[in-house]
Amino acid sequence: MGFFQIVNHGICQLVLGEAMSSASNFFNLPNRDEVKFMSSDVHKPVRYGTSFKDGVDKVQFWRIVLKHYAHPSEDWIHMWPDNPSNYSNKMEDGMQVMAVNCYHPCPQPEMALGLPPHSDYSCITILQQNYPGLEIMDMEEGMWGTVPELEGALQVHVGDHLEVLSNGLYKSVVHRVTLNSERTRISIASLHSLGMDEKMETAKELVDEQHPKKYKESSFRDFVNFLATNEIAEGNSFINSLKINNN
Ligand SMILES: O=C(O)CCC(=O)C(=O)O
Ligand SMILES: [Fe+2]
Repeated sequence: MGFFQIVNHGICQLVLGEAMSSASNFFNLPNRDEVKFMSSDVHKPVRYGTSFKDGVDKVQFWRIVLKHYAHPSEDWIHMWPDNPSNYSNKMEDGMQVMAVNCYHPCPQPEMALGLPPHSDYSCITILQQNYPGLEIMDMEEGMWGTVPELEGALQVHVGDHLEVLSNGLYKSVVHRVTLNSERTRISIASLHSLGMDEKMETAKELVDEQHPKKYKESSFRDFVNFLATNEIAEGNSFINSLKINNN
């Protein structure tokens, strides 16, 4: 299994609750900084938009997202929204990117998706949702499973770079987002990876004659460049682009 859930209590729930309410406040502001951040350029450290490359995607999805680099915070925090004022609370080498997603009620939820099937480029992703919608592909059964919304629970899933590090012992989790017609759903995804130009490669201890290396090395920047020239919604996946032929 490439994922697990952490159920939080007490102080942790307060902090998470605050993050969720400041995310909701951002999407409810009439004068939020969206125009300033709107961009189709995937190399920008702060971006506001809908799908993966706003305005350029062939397929649009039913989500609004504020995506920003988050760690190391001293490099990025000055670019975050000023509004609401409690948005930029400080959260240490490695990168952290946060995707704050908003899915408004959809009149025909069965006709669209919030996000198409994909895996995250990260080592791990930690995710919080305020309403169910996240689904995970059970590779053995070939079926989608709903991740329940438990108050204060965090979903942790394996991303592409952990698959590379483990030479495929851990597989990155394929997930998608379904919609509902009743209420706005907010999710906060925190993606953790090595530094921008640090290459993730398979652990040498896991490679020998019987277990050849299955993946090419890559960095976060390599992923961003992949995203700039590939359509995730059309099934192009970063992890597949890293697989060596013996895989
Ligand atoms: O909204 C969700 O639950 C998932 C968001 C997601 O998969 C992402 O931002 O990469
Ligand atoms: Fe994701």
